[in-house]
Amino acid sequence: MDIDRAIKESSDRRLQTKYNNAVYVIQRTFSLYEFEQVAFSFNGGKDSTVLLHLLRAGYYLHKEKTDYSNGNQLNCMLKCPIRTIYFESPCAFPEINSFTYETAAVYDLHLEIIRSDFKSGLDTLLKEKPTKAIFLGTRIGDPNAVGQEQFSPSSTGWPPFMRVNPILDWSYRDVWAFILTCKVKYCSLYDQGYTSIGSIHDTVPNALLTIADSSSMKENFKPAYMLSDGRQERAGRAKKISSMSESTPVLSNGLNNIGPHKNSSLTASIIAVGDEILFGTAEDQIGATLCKKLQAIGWQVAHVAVVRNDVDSVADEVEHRTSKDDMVFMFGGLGPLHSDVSLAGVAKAFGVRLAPDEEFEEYLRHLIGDHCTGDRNEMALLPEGITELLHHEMLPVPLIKCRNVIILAATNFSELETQWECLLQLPSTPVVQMAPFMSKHLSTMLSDIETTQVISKLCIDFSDIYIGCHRKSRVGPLIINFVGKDNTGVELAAENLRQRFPAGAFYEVKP
Ligand SMILES: Cc1cc2nc3c(=O)[nH]c(=O)nc-3n(C[C@H](O)[C@H](O)[C@H](O)COP(=O)(O)O)c2cc1C
Ligand SMILES: Nc1ncnc2c1ncn2[C@@H]1O[C@H](COP(=O)(O)OP(=O)(O)OP(=O)(O)O)[C@@H](O)[C@H]1O
Ligand SMILES: [Mg+2]
Repeated sequence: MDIDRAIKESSDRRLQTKYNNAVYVIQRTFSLYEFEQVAFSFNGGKDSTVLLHLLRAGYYLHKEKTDYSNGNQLNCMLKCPIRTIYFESPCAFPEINSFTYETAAVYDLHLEIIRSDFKSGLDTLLKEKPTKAIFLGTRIGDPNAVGQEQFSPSSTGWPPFMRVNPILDWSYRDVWAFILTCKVKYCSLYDQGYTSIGSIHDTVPNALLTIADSSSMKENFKPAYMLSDGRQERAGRAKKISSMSESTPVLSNGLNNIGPHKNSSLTASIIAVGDEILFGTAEDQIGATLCKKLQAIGWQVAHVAVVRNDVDSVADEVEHRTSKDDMVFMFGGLGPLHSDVSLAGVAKAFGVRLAPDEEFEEYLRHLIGDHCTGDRNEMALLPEGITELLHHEMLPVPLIKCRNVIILAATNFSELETQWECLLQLPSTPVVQMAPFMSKHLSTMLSDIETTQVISKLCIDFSDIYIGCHRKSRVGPLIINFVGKDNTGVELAAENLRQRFPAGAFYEVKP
């Protein structure tokens, strides 16, 4: 077998170890699942190209062990006719598209083209063809690899299958060592300086591979395998807002060009800045109200935090949450006082300095005249280069937005009401209104012990619906909450619970 021989004949011990481990995972997968119920997720990228050839080798070795253990020779040209799924997108590079089709033809891959997003495409696929496991070229360091193992069940909310990641622990160098050692064909873009490939809208050649040549009008790049620091693999990819499944490049002003994602869900987190809340002297009404407001427009609140009036506490929290959620809402710690450090925290989180913003200063002058703490208005110092002012005629000063952080100036409920309404009314509001969540709430006097097993099972059967419980007192009723964007699913899950207990055990309540 060409691949197996090339690796064995090479003197690269590290590559041999990586190869052996990956091929072991592949063989175990073929032993665990029926061949027809396994698929390969192939997109013509370098990682999936490596995986293709590992699959060919693993399949050969698996066949050798299982079908030919009686000493017969296996045809060394044996093909691996694995079901191969390709999510074809109009935003893919034509070179990627043609390489994928050509490679599938050369290696007899059974190509199944999907033209929708990953999640709904997989949903349909699994309904049409039983699929238990999918091979992916995911590697540690990929944004979506966090928390994954070589065998990782698909995430909650995704259709159920096993994600098999044979090259999870491979480095950038390992990938190129394999491709060059085995002399396998790869997509031509990698010879033009691309080091990781997303869509035509978010990928450019890696600037670290630029060839300095002042005589040439055109910029030239070295091939991808020349990149010495693998950590810079994604330097040619625009940063994406984390939890969206489709490509969503963040523009320099922090707005994303998502359009109306009506039925999916965006996540938000809320950061309250206030020592007084932590001391227990003041109560936070704004956080709880914001949760309701976000839920009402179909956003999911992933996290609410209260942090101290301290630059590092704010910066740490902002840095962490902005990489996880689509939007971060922040309030508290705004003003001229020594404790008002929220904007400094945001600036620090994004690695920029605070600089005077003339436009904002003008607004403040209208509001408070020339009464400043020093020789200039410190409140007009805003994070440089990342700040956008959100104007609305109802607001005396605009709201401040830094990348995906919206800083609300509200200090109480009614100020929040005004600011929130203005935010939603902006012609190009960054707070896109999504399909709302539907909810149903059932109350019961049955005990936790009587209900727990049925509810746990329900969570598995209705994985798209949030099913949770709460009680207002230890002795009072238990309230079971069903929340989701699909009303039929919500109703069905609630009805399913009712049917498993005697009639009248549950009655509907308002939240
Ligand atoms: C076959 C397949 C299965 C996936 N399964 C999951 C999953 O279970 N959970 C998840 O969050 N993302 C899943 N994804 C999405 C990927 O994590 C990731 O968003 C996608 O590969 C795009 O990678 P990129 O952002 O580097 O282009 C899956 C993607 C594919 C192709
Ligand atoms: N459009 C797609 N169709 C099928 N599988 C995909 C698609 N996009 C991603 N995948 C799967 O996710 C894996 C990880 O994607 P990723 O973009 O990180 O790697 P790659 O495309 O193989 O290489 P590169 O990092 O150079 O772009 C792929 O190897 C492939 O298994
Ligand atoms: Mg890619």
